[in-house]
Amino acid sequence: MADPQFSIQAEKLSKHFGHFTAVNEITFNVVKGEIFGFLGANGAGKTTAMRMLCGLSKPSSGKALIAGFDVYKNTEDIKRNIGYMSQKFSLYEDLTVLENIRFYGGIYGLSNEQLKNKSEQLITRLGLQQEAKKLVSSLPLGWKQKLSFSVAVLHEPQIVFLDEPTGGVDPVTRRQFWNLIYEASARGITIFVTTHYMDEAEYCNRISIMVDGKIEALDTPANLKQRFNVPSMDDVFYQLARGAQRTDN
Ligand SMILES: Nc1ncnc2c1ncn2[C@@H]1O[C@H](COP(=O)(O)OP(=O)(O)OP(=O)(O)O)[C@@H](O)[C@H]1O
Repeated sequence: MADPQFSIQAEKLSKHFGHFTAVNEITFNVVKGEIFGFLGANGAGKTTAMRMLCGLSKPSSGKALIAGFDVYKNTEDIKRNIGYMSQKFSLYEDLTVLENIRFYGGIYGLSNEQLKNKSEQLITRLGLQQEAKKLVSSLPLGWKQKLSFSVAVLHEPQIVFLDEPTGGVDPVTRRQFWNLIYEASARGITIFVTTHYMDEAEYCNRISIMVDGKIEALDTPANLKQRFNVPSMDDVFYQLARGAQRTDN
């Protein structure tokens, strides 16, 4: 089943909690280096799906290969080959910028030599020379997010999973964050990103839209707008999500 052109292959992947089906037979492939947007209203099942893809939660049924590794059997291999960033799980606020980079680099298995080089490069690239020895808690949110993303790709993983990475910042700061995403994608890293911001959906190569646990649409932003005959992704999303039954949105 493993196809080398894809970094994610999911087939009829489902997750049940008791009698409730949070993720309902989702099937999709993500091409290596692609920026893949994973959209859906609150409660659609995005986080549950992403946790299965990261090897953090066992599926109830279906198949998935992440960087060629099986989500049932090879969860440790998956964890070594991915990066992960979410609003909830992020940097240590009580460590400095440099300490955070070294800490995560160490977890990802970088050598001391690599750690030294990588942290210098990263600090220079982000323009954080003045802040390197300051506590992360003192940085503005937008900088924390950029640093957090850079740390998640420090070990050059095959795929990086981003769970609402830019929540709470303005469009200009989001745009700067997306420049980092483009750079990572150009280096061949696959980007799997959930977002509620439709301007960000426009930046993705392809997006899928989940409604009540199912993928209801999957295509490029341009094709989706054409198919629904609407001018913006906002309208596409509204057309699909307005029929959602789940009430926690
Ligand atoms: N451990 C659990 N036990 C029972 N139900 C759960 C559990 N985790 C999630 N759910 C339910 O599954 C559904 C999907 O939740 P999930 O968090 O995956 O949605 P989401 O699309 O990520 O939403 P949001 O955008 O709000 O994060 C929700 O109805 C949620 O209440």
